[in-house]
Amino acid sequence: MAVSKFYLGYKQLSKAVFEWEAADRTALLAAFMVIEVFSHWLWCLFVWYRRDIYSNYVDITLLYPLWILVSMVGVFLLWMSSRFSPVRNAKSNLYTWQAILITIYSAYITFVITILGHSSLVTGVSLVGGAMLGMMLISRRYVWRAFVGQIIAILAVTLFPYFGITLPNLRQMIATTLPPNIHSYVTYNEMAMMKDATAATVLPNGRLNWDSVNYLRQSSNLLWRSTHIYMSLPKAIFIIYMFRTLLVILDDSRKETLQHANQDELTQLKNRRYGLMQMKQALVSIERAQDFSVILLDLDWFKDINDSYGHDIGDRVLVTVAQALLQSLTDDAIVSRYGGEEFLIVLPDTKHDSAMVIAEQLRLSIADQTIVVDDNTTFNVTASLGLYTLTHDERHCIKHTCEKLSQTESGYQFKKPQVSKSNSERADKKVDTVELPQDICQRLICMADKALYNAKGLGRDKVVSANEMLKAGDTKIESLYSN
Ligand SMILES: Nc1nc2c(ncn2[C@@H]2O[C@H](COP(=O)(O)OP(=O)(O)OP(=O)(O)O)[C@@H](O)[C@H]2O)c(=O)[nH]1
Repeated sequence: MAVSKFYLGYKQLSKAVFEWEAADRTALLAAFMVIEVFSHWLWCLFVWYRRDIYSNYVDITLLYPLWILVSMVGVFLLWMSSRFSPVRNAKSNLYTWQAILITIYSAYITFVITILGHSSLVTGVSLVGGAMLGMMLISRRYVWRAFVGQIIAILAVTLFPYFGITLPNLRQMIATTLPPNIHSYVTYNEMAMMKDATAATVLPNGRLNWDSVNYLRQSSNLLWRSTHIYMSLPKAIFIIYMFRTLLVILDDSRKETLQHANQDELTQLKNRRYGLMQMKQALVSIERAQDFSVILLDLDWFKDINDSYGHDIGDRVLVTVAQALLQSLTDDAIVSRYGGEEFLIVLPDTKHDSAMVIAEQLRLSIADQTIVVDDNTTFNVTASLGLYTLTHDERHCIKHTCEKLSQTESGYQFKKPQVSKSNSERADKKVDTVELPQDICQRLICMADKALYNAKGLGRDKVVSANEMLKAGDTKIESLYSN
């Protein structure tokens, strides 16, 4: 991962971040921290550079130790995010370094918040943002401890002045002074309403002019307000971006999990469970006058193919057949891999004769497929198909029998089948609200299976209809609900 990430675009990169190794993610977290600390360093540089103006309301003697601390932490973080970082050294204990990184960062942020004069904006974003980023990228247990430690430290430094301990800060304010004095964030409107002489200079007649803008630009209010926004905003935006990325990844992985749960890995067809589920839904949403056909298709002599050419070639046959089925059928058909070399094809709204034509086309299209083993060896594969069509008459008959039996509390147990919302909406008023027995799908497949068995007995590579077997009075088959 560490190598390939450099070849990814930034979108894939942000997704791939969560799959990186722990060491890479720790180094990335350190890199994020470097960016934040560097922005603090730039702020120190800016205030120092304009010390002629800002020395009026920034304690410049305190700025120097802050600047030294920021530089030291910056160097430490640069080292942690670099190629020479101990987190990348297999021999060093990664988790210990993660704990050190998080602890130093937490102490640093607490210090910065204290020295800036307790800004709730910076405190909130740093606390929540730092914890979130940390939990996304490294071992959660260290981040939790550091998070709790940071809350305790911030609470402590906020409460110290109430016990008579004065902590120096750049704004030279005492934390126990009333909140309006601590923050002194005065809006333009409030200024306009102020009656004192300063306000009159800043906003003559309550209106801003270029002189007053210049005055405000250099005022303590504006400096501290912009400082807090400057220190919080980039981190807040970045965290929102990371959170969004995380949600997109979760969404994608949910889709992927669903796909794996419903799909056969080899043939990419629906798997047996999902095929049966869709068959049930199709039966529920069937309209009054519709017939419903089921085909069971089994490859002939498949064991021999495996034995002669190996399992890989056997697998390739399965994939080729699956593709042939998909190409030959319309989107309405439900095709699934029912078993090893068995496929279930459900044709909702298809009458018996049409289903026979489709089954015959499927047989021919499979027989047309040539499997190439090597330059000198090719072979063709055939399939046998069994078909059963549930006519709408038979369906109504089953329903009425079922209703009678359920009234006498004997026979089949009925339960209203679950209808998916989309299917029920689509079917509208014409949907037959038949309550079919729960085992109807298995019984239909069983009828198709009997026809398939007959096709095998007749020499394979054939389509046999269970309906026709019944009509001909074949003793090998009984009607759908004869027992
Ligand atoms: N290559 C491969 N073989 C599989 C897979 N699933 C099942 N099989 C094989 O399919 C073969 C099925 O053999 P049988 O049930 O005897 O059927 P058959 O040889 O096709 O004989 P008939 O159905 O009577 O024509 C078995 O050898 C299984 O091992 C698979 O995913 N890949």
